[in-house]
Amino acid sequence: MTDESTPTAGTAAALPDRPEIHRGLAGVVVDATEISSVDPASSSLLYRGYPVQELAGTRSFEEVAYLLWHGELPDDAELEQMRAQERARRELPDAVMETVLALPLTTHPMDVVRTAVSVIGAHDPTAEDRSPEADLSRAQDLMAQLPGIVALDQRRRHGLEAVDPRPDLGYAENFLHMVFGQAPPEPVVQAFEVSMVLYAEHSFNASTFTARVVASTLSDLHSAVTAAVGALKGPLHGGANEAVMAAFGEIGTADRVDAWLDDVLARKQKVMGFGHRVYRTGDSRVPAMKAALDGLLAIDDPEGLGAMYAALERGMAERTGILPNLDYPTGPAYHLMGFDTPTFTPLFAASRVVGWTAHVREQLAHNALIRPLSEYTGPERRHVPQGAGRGPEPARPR
Ligand SMILES: CC(=O)SCCNC(=O)CCNC(=O)[C@H](O)C(C)(C)COP(=O)(O)OP(=O)(O)OC[C@H]1O[C@@H](n2cnc3c(N)ncnc32)[C@H](O)[C@@H]1OP(=O)(O)O
Ligand SMILES: O=C([O-])CC(=O)C(=O)O
Repeated sequence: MTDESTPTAGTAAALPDRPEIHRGLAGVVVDATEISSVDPASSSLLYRGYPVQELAGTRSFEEVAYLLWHGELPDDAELEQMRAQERARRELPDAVMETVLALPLTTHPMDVVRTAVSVIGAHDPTAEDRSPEADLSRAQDLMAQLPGIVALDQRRRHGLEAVDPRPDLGYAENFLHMVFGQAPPEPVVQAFEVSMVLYAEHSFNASTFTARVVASTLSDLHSAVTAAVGALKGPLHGGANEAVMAAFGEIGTADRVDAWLDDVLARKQKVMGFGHRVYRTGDSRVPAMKAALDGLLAIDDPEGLGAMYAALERGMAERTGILPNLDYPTGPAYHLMGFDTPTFTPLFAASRVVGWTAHVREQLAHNALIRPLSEYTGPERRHVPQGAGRGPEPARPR
């Protein structure tokens, strides 16, 4: 039985004709996309055909955003225009500033991002314009404004004033400037830009799929992105980069890794930053991000993160054969850059917004409402008891 309109089934075992169920949609190809491809066999990730490890370190985040939205890398004139429009859109609308500053300091930074995106949507003066051009403009606004939101939130939690964007700086350097109040050394900017490029897109991951589901109802782009932020927050997805750093904090020193790991695995708990739904022989993005992390560790490693990183990776491989995903190297890298741990997943969101919005536009260009089926396993068909219960409330006299 695959038709939900006839829920006459009893227990699943009683079904004459069991539908094949794909829990978590594992292995299911839901739609086609031209934006990126993840190949588990060769452990590769292509953005519009380009291997991500060739883009990371050689192309700016602005160029990669252009590629994901438009399908080709920009030429000089297009890049100039892209840079100019990104710089011109960085200022946060007053309503967003005021909303963020009014939230409790204890609000999770991903909830701050989710709320801010929603407020941007609620103040969208072009809300009635549902054209692809208007959606591209909304995507450009979100890319330019999320750094200001993330920076404002980290700073307010540390009792610091907001820092204005600097139009003379590129996306990555300006982002760091707005968080830390100064432009950090070049190797830090480079490592940060690599992380932004690597996080930008990853086919039908949970948050992108969420955005596509919302878009498929012909809802608006801000609703799709707001929902995607919620999906990214969870520790099985983007939230893992924060959890990695929490684990290092708990472990403390490299010589304690084995005991910690034995205990976690004995309790059947997940080690965050390891494993992947699609990759089986390692996450394509880890080598590039590990190289960026190594660059940061070479500058300074006062907490012995490099040794803990290596010991945990080795311990997991020996015990489970499970390999790191991108969140494993980005956690310690963001820590070494000076971000506080709750800011890590918002950094992921600031990058992934480019992928989400590319997918929303693609979904709308060839839309089909996303609405799968389910197998009913609740009680068999039965009748509502007569004479029991209170029934509807009588209408009140006016
Ligand atoms: C950028 C990203 O969003 S990447 C993902 C970030 N998320 C994480 O790092 C969270 C930790 N990892 C995980 O939870 C998983 O590996 C997932 C959710 C990412 C993918 O997992 P799935 O494909 O759904 O596989 P599932 O969770 O069913 O795991 C299969 C088996 O491997 C084990 N396993 C998978 N990942 C881990 C892990 N990180 N630590 C310990 N065991 C693990 C599971 O316990 C399970 O074992 P079992 O078969 O004995 O029950
Ligand atoms: O693809 C996934 O399932 C998760 C992931 O790595 C990402 O979104 O970057």
